Parts: sequence; C-alpha cells; structure tokens
Amino acid sequence: MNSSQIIELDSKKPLLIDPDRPIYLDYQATTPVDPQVLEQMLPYLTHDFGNAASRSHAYGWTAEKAVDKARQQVADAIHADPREVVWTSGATESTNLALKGAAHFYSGKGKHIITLRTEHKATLDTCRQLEREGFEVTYLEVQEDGLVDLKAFEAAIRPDTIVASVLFVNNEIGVIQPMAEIGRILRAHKVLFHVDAAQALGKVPVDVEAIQADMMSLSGHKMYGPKGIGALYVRRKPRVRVEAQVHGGGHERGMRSGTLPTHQIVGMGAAAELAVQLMDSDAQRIGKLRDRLLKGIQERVEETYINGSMEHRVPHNLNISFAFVEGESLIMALKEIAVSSGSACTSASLEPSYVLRALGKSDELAHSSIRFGIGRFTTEAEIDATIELIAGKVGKLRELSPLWEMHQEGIDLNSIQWAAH
Ligand SMILES: Cc1ncc(COP(=O)(O)O)c(C=O)c1O
Repeated sequence: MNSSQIIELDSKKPLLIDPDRPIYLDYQATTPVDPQVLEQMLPYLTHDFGNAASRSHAYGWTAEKAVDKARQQVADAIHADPREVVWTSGATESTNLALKGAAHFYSGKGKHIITLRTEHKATLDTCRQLEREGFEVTYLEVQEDGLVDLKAFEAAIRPDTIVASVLFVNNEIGVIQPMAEIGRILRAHKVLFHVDAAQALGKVPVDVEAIQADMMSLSGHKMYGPKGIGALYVRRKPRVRVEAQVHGGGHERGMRSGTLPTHQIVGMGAAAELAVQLMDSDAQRIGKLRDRLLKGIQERVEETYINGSMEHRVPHNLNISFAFVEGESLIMALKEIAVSSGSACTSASLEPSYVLRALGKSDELAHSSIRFGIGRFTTEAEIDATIELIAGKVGKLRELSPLWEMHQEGIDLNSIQWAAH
C-alpha cells in the first residue's frame, strides 16, 4: 500500500496528500459532479424512474417534465430555444452528428469542410471519416499563440464549402478563438458554423446569437455534470438540417433516437445552470490560483515556456513546457499531482501533442509539457503544494540530464552535430 505524504508549505499548515487521491489538476479531462447537481439527479434513478417517452401514465409525465426543464436550462445557458437542443451521449457524439449530419444533408450543395489543426479528436477523426466518404477537408494552421488568422480563415472558404468547425476553448492550451468574427465571416459566405463548446460553457459567456453559431456541441462532464450526456444545439432560424446518425424510435425530433437518460439529462441541465451562475466567481477565484501557480513555478524553475496565448485564454488552464525534462518522466515522478501531458486522449501514445506541434513547438518542448487544469474545487494549499513538488522534481530530473549540464556550462546545444540513429 502507498503511504501518505506530508508536504511542508511556507507559513501554512502542512498538506497531507494521500497518493491514492493526488491533487487533482486535470479539470479539462473531466470534472467531478457538483454535489448540488447530484442531489437533483438522484430521484430520477429510483423514485422517478419513468421513461420520458411513456405518454400514457404519470411515471412518463414526470420524466418528460424533468427532461423539458433541463432542455430549457441548457437552452438558457447558450441563449437558444429549447426546441434547438438535441440530447446526445457527449460532445463526441454531438460533433459526429453535427458534422456528418450536415455533410450528408448538404452534400448536394458542396463537399468541402474547414476546420483547424488544433481541434479535438472528436472533430479531426470525424473529418477523416468524411474524407473517406469523399468529402474534402481543409485543416487550417494556427498562429504561434494558438489563434486562427482570420484572413487565412476567410481565404479558405470556397464556393463548395458547406460547414466549418471551430473549437471555442481549446482543451489542451485553453485559448479562446475569435468566435464572433468567425461567425460573421461564415454567415456572410452562407457556410454553416459548428462550434465545439465542450470546454467553453461555464468558463466564458456562450451565446449562439452573438457568435452566429448554427450548431454547438456541449458535454456534461466538463462542467461538473455527469459523464455520458451531452447536447447538440441545432439552429431553427434560419433552419439547419442534420441527417440522423442513430436510428430507432425517432426521439429528439428524429435527429437522435434512443431512450432518454433522465437522470443524466437532469444533471446536465442543473450543471449548465450552475455553470452560468458561478462563471464569474469561479473565473475570479481560479484566475488568482492560476496566477499564483504560474508565478510560483516561474520563480522556482528556470527555462519554462507557456504554451498558447495568455491574453486570449481561460484562467482554468495553464500549459507549460519544462525544457530539459521529459514530460512523461515528470508526470511519473509527480505521483502526488494528477495532471496530463498534452490531451488525455493522446497521452496513451508517446507522440508529442499535435496541438503543441501546430503552435510550432519542437518535439522536445512538446514532450516536456504539462497541462494544469484548475477547477471549482482547487484550493490555494493544493496550488502551493504543486509548486513545491514541481520545483523539487524538475530540479532532480535535470540533475540527471546531460543536456541540462551542458546547458548550465553555457554550451550551445544547437551547435552540436548529433549522431544519426
Ligand atoms: C474540446 C472537447 N471536445 C469534445 C470532447 C469530447 O467530449 P465527450 O467526452 O463529452 O465526448 C472533449 C473531451 O475530451 C473536449 O475537451
């Protein structure tokens, strides 16, 4: 069994860390269900277990009422009409439905799609599938700060472009794309706009009218709701059509069949409402913690680099490269902190993060990066302990690195001819 570890903090009580419950700084991978959300979900697992599609008795009516309320809550959170909300199993499914659904429906108009290189795999892999079906996809480069160049974006639009998909807030580097400007460009060219807002709701104001989104993917578990539930916003005016990808009983106005998971939906609705209510206070508190973490790391550790724009970024994310340290080794050495290198979806492989590569980072720096995700339940003591642990572990790992030693001796590593192998 692992034993607990005590971290001494300046001027504060020591923080006791149970290695089976490391400090959680991976809020972009997932969030815990907020206790207020859970409380609202529970009755729908037991007492109010009815099927919302059972129209002939009170069990069904109770479930239907709960689903309607949640639909309204999600619609209100994004300034939409409840009839524009389609329940799905998460943002992956929403994005599949949006892109495949629109591509299939509008394929007579054109077969070209635009997206960014730094999108989530839910978008990139869906686009790859559409390419296999004969669609053509432009994967636009981003600038060094992770933001798209609007002129390049507009220039990519062709007469046969039917849909463009852009990530509102990036899951790896937290940068916020200029959504209103992108929306304006796409509407002027009559191209449909799909927004992946999985990491945006509760972090920045999300308004489908302000950004002229035609479709928007949302996820419950990124905003303190349960896993396995998401939604797709599909605009009614002007009407957007998507071809169903899941067939069955014709639920969700034929766009997505399957019995509705009432408890999950109730959780998603409650989480969306709470996310909007707490957005400003969460951002303020989390912003202070992020600044504390950054300052602490920069004061204690040399040769660190921030990935992604600091100006156009949510405070919930900090992505830092620690030069001369291999990220995976650092994460392995940091058993007391739960963080991720690159995105959780790619961390199973040793490929450097494609998002960081798209910012022009070298493989070495991309490999040595850590994503810190700060959230609603992060404390100041946890941040201080993290700084302490990072400073200690980076120092130790660098002591073992011959490259670090050469760098300390002032040798220009770029001037060295490495043997090929
Ligand atoms: C930006 C973004 N889009 C989509 C997804 C997929 O969401 P879900 O887990 O709800 O399918 C995620 C989660 O990893 C994400 O961060």
